[in-house]
Amino acid sequence: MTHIPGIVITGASGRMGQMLVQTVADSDKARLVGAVERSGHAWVGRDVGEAMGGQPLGVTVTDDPLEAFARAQAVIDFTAPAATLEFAALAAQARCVHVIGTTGMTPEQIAALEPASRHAVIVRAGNMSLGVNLLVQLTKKVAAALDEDFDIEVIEAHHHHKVDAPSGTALMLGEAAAEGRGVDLKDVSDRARDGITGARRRGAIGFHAIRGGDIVGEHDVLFAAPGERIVLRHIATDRAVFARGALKAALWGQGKAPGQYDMVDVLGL
Ligand SMILES: NC(=O)C1=CN([C@@H]2O[C@H](COP(=O)(O)OP(=O)(O)OC[C@H]3O[C@@H](n4cnc5c(N)ncnc54)[C@H](OP(=O)(O)O)[C@@H]3O)[C@@H](O)[C@H]2O)C=CC1
Ligand SMILES: O=C(O)C1=N[C@H](C(=O)O)C[C@H](O)C1
Repeated sequence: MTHIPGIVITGASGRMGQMLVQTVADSDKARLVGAVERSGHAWVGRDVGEAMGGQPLGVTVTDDPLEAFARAQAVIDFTAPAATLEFAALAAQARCVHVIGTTGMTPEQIAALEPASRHAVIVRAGNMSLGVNLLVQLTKKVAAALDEDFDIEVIEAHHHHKVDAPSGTALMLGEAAAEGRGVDLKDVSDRARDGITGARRRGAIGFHAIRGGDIVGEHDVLFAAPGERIVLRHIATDRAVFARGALKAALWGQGKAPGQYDMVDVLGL
């Protein structure tokens, strides 16, 4: 009997899914024990390594998540909000650690994770990289040190396939800035400037989303005052940084009490 945790990847054919399959397969701290795709997907029934265009990995893609989760200790899930809610219930049933990288969830969808988190560990973050989670801490500190003479704007850029805006990371950074400033983000968030908007509202936190080409993920937090500007910046050039963080979270969650956690908990920041 091995104590190396078995991990299932959902959305295995996706950009992150494939990166996660490779990261887990290459790790000596975890075993790849399942790969899930939806019913009717061309990869179902095929070896996931071969489907990815490489060597066989000995794991057949399945459209039966519960059967796969029942053989695993963790599920790493970078899919879409509706799918993630279904996987949360199944991961809780199988008592698997559920690592959620999916972004674009509404507040209602996030609240709907609560029942699952009573039975299993959920680690959820809009960005699993060490760099961004450090940037979140820095943003909170800088915002706490500055007053509203400094206008805060969060600017993000991603590839043209991305379906949600602002990015999960941008929202994490906006939340951190609001927390540092001692305000509620929903009272100060400014997401849609177009036309005759009037002058900038003092204390607002603005969001801007660029979509183009194959940009992996870039985030700036701008603090702009008369006469000076501070820019905090993170640039991801390789999706491996997200996959490594997710694997770290899946391992960290083993043996933890059921509940909801984030990457700040995992990284001890
Ligand atoms: N937290 C983080 O660090 C990061 C988060 N992300 C987030 O991860 C998510 C995925 O990104 P990315 O890999 O680029 O997206 P992709 O579109 O490339 O992949 C999504 C995968 O999820 C599958 N999927 C979607 N809906 C369902 C469903 N209802 N049931 C089963 N499978 C489903 C898709 O299958 P199909 O093709 O059949 O639809 C696909 O395989 C996004 O929300 C993104 O923002 C991305 C990078 C880092
Ligand atoms: O969709 C992506 O690609 C990414 N999504 C995450 C987000 O919404 O912030 C993380 C990363 O920036 C890549």
